[in-house]
Amino acid sequence: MRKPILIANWKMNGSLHANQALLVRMLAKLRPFRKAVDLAICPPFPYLFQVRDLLGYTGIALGAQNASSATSGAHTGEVSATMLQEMGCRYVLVGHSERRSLYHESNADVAARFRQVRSAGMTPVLCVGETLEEREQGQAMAAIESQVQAVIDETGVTGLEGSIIAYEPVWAIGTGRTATPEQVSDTHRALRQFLESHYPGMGEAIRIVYGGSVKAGNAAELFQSPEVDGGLIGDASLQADEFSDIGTALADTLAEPDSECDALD
Ligand SMILES: O=C(CO)COP(=O)(O)O
Repeated sequence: MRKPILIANWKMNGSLHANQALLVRMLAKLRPFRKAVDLAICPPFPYLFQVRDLLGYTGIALGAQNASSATSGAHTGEVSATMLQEMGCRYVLVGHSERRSLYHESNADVAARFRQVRSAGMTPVLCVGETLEEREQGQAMAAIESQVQAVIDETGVTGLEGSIIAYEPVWAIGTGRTATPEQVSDTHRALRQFLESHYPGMGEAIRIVYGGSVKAGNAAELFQSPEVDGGLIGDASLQADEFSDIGTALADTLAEPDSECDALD
């Protein structure tokens, strides 16, 4: 059974003051379901320390938004995976579409970052997704598979074990336009089949989450498919109520059999 996970990607947002206010409110609201669902917050690098302290012993994990493909040395502006591990990060996003498109991170570069995160003992969250053009040309799965294949080429297929894949169609990120539940479910299923063809058991075991304009209002329908193991949330993770409502929607996908039992009791 794959445990659902909800990851907040704050992107380049926040301030000391705003983070504190957001987290204090958010932690109170997340308390009811934080055992059922894994939770992680990925702030910008300068706030890792602050967020780590505020998360304390809540069980909510700290994550980062990227890691260098190099181990150390003359790489001005980069942050190494071992530094992030030392700061207490458990998860690191790699290959976010904004990194790929705005900062020209290639599939091979992303794969090297993925390997660094693994080597440092953290869980990589590999972000994959097609552009609108690729989807319209029927090339969505080919694009996604080549992003995953680059990691397999770098680490071997077992390198993906224990990692998380975030399916984020580029055209749905920050646009208010979500993939339909069917598109999400079909893509996750196809991705599992692709992984399964490389390594039996991998497709079933790996957690695949969806990201792209997830809000409290659409979370329940996006999470309803058993193919979807949670979400990677941008904008809506900057609002405590909205994010916790998304968490509730995710936890509810688990709670249904229990509540039926409760009703029978
Ligand atoms: O890129 C995303 C999360 O990594 C999704 O962002 P939005 O939720 O703002 O669309």
